[in-house]
Amino acid sequence: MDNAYLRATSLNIAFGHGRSRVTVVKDADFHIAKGHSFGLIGESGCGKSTILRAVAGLNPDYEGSLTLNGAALPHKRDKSLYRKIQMVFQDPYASLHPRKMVQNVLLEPLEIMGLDRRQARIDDILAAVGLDSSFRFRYPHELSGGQRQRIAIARALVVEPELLLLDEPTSALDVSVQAEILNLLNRLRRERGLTYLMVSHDIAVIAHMCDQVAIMKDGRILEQLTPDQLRHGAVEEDYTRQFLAASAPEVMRID
Ligand SMILES: Nc1ncnc2c1ncn2[C@@H]1O[C@H](COP(=O)(O)OP(=O)(O)OP(=O)(O)O)[C@@H](O)[C@H]1O
Repeated sequence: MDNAYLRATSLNIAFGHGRSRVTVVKDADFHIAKGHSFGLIGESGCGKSTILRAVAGLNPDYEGSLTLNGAALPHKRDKSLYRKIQMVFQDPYASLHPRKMVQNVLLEPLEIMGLDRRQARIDDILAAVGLDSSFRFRYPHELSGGQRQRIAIARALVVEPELLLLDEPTSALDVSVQAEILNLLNRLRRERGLTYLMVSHDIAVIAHMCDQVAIMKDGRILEQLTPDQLRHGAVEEDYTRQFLAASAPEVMRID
């Protein structure tokens, strides 16, 4: 019996055709237990977001297998899978439609999924992300960056998914609000038993959020570490040591 909630096996993802075809994710293997949080970290362009997009169903063109609760995830997704797997993007300014009131931002996924008790669900999810129900009547330009990201998180969670994909969820935010949003995400995971797959180039963020971290280089997962191993520089690969030392010497105790 596979105790993984999400499992990627020999995941390969390429773009382009013929001679211009480039493989950007190479033989990636990882799994996440239910309720756990898994981070992908590495330099820009190493393939982190490409993995996330394949899991989200936004990039059906992959080889290898992805399974959810032991069942293969089909390359073409149906509605029930979009309900189970939701994504929060990096930039809440770009991901919220400027002319859509918060109420309608949150109503849309409920309508698409055909869920009942819509007003109650909207009030509940606003409260869960720390906003009172008057926010239903605001437009994105009337919100701060942190409030927008709270709405983006509410939009993802209003359909009660099991797996949340987080693509640099705080890197577009002021440092002062980053920690608030990360703490909110940690609390929501605990309270709702959510499973997270998260991408970040920020080691401090990943160490704060994840139970297990995969270091990527040129499309490959080089090694997987716990946050403690990360903090203490207990790594196997020279590349990881260099990456950690260059990225966050103040967070990691690397000699
Ligand atoms: N749709 C696409 N078509 C062609 N190439 C793509 C496509 N999407 C991504 N790539 C390429 O795949 C590689 C990996 O990109 P990806 O966005 O996954 O990297 P990343 O590690 O998430 O980087 P970043 O931290 O900058 O977001 C890059 O070289 C990128 O140019």
